[in-house]
Amino acid sequence: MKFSERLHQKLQPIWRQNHAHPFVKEMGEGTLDKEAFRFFMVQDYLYLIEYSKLFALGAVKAENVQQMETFASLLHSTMNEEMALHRQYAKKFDITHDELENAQPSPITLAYTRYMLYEAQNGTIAELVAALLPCMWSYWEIGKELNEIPGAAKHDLYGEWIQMYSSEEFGQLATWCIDLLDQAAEGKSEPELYKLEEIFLNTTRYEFMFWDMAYYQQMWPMDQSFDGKKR
Ligand SMILES: Cc1ncc(C[n+]2csc(CCO)c2C)c(N)n1
Repeated sequence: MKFSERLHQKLQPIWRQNHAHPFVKEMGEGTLDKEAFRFFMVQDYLYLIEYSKLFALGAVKAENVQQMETFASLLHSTMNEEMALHRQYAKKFDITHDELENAQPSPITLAYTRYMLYEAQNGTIAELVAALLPCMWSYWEIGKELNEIPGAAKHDLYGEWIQMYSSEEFGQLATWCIDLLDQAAEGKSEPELYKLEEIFLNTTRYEFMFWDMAYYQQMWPMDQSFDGKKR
């Protein structure tokens, strides 16, 4: 069994929770609160700035020119296509250029991006790919699942999101990263594979927390006036 299949199978219970999150479900049904999506878009814009750096680090750690080229094109497509979608959504949701550029990361955005960057900077190429893969792979699966809901991809607000992440082009990028992880895992010892599994598990968990953060629009709790209620 390929290493990626082992991960995918083992983490199914958490993986399914991502698909079942109300943010994802309501996006598919077209009922998601606009404010939650707006919050998500701003945080995701910040997320993508940091995430793009993983591709740049991938190009640095690449083991051959072909890998280097693919990381460079992933960096290009994230900054120019995926972030273009965010800028387009920003217009739709009246998010000004200033708001986007001056936005502050929520605790989860900060924790998730810094965790990935730590692993990418300090780890092997296999560890870097293990950190970035749940992001690409889970969005592709979620995109495809939502695209099967009749009318979802045509929805006035959430349709473009579904179209982008379910696209064939996007699937090819995710597949390339899955194959790279499998190649990098070949011949590794069990303790080394366990380390990769742990990183993959953590970023899968962070994916869930990112949906949750957006759904409940969570910033630092102490920034709101303290009301004495138990949280
Ligand atoms: C929290 C969060 N997780 C995953 C993605 C999806 N994503 C981010 S970069 C990239 C690679 C191709 O551009 C993909 C698929 C996201 N946007 N936000």
